[in-house]
Amino acid sequence: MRRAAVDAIDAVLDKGRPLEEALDRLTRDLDERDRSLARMIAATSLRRLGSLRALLRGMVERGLPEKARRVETLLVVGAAQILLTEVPDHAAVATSVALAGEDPASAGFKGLVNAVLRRVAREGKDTLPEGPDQPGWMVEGWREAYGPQEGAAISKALAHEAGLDLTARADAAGWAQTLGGRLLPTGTIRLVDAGNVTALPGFAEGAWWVQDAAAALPARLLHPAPGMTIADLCAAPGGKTAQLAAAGGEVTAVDRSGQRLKRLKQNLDRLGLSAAIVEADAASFAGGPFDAVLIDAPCSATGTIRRHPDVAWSKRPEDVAALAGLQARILARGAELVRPGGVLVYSTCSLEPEEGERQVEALLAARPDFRREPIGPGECGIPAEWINAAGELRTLPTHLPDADPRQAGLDGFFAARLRRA
Ligand SMILES: C[S@@+](CC[C@H](N)C(=O)[O-])C[C@H]1O[C@@H](n2cnc3c(N)ncnc32)[C@H](O)[C@@H]1O
Repeated sequence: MRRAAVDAIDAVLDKGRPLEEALDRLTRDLDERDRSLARMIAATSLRRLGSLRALLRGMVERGLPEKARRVETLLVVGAAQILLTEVPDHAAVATSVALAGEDPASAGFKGLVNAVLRRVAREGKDTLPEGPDQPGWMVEGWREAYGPQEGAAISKALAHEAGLDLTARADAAGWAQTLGGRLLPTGTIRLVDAGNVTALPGFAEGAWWVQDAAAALPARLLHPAPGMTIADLCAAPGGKTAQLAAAGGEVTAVDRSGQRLKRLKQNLDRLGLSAAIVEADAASFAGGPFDAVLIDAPCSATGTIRRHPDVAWSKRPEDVAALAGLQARILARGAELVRPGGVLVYSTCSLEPEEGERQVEALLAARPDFRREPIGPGECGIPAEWINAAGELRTLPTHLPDADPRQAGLDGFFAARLRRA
């Protein structure tokens, strides 16, 4: 089970694979308990990777062996269990040492792994630095975009695991009560320690779906209404399609990935909702014109690191640049699909301005027939501090502060609403 956690981390770090995908493959033969333990260990290690690496590098004077990269992962996984989980120290040390012994390149470092992890256990939690837990280039980018203090606070907030956010089809207050959750000002239900999602009341009958509180906002900014024709251009797995369809919109859900569209269809079926589903490249999709177009563009997803700690380590600066090019193409096409007088919402779950604010500026410069329709404080329950000077939504993981970190924060999201003349 721990080998699966170590292999999954290496797949993220060496090959840029998403953690969930790597774990699905590596834990196929494990039972449910071991699978969730492997997931917990891998996610905890990645969430605090920056701090764990700094601690371990400080303990190995001669540096970690270049040829045996796995030794560092074995140390990280061992230290994460010792310092951040309830796993007994001796079990964490013993399994990392055993795993080192199984790999010819690391076998010679069994003694090192043993000595370092015993020291970690002896010296305890106070020696773990407080971040930064994401790569330097990423944290530097947030400092530049949001100021030094806020950038550092964002980095810190992203190192906490998020609670579970749900969007109810109807009667959010009633479902919040049934589920023992808290109703946020924007109508999202927030739960902590929720356990198995599929076992919660209301899941089977499709009364709600899992969706971060910030992710629930872009679709609502379109003010979907019965009979409105809406193109959801990057739709899968369908969280926003569900919102638009539940409001009575006639939704065309477009996505390039057939595999992900299968999940969208399953999700809509569970919720008893429907949409026209089209497998196509949004940058060249022909259809419409539509009353409204939603572009929830593919992005670096740096705003979701609380939920997907692998994102911090699987993305490179060049990925942001490549995604920005794709976003510009999809946005240009999406603008053409809006009928005169219609509305366009562009959103990303990224903290990088190149994927949000800069995209909208470029579109407005190229298309004088579009103008921003600013979001007003209080609209959809959105507080003023989540809205930037241009009237766009800019949520940050530092928003919704709370003494309990599991109750605090939002995914980092950007959304702009534009109206065609
Ligand atoms: C951020 S996710 C969308 C999440 C979705 N809106 C939701 O709320 O559940 C971005 C989606 O864009 C899709 N995608 C990436 N490139 C695309 C393209 N050129 N055309 C259409 N879809 C694309 C991906 O397959 C992915 O499903």
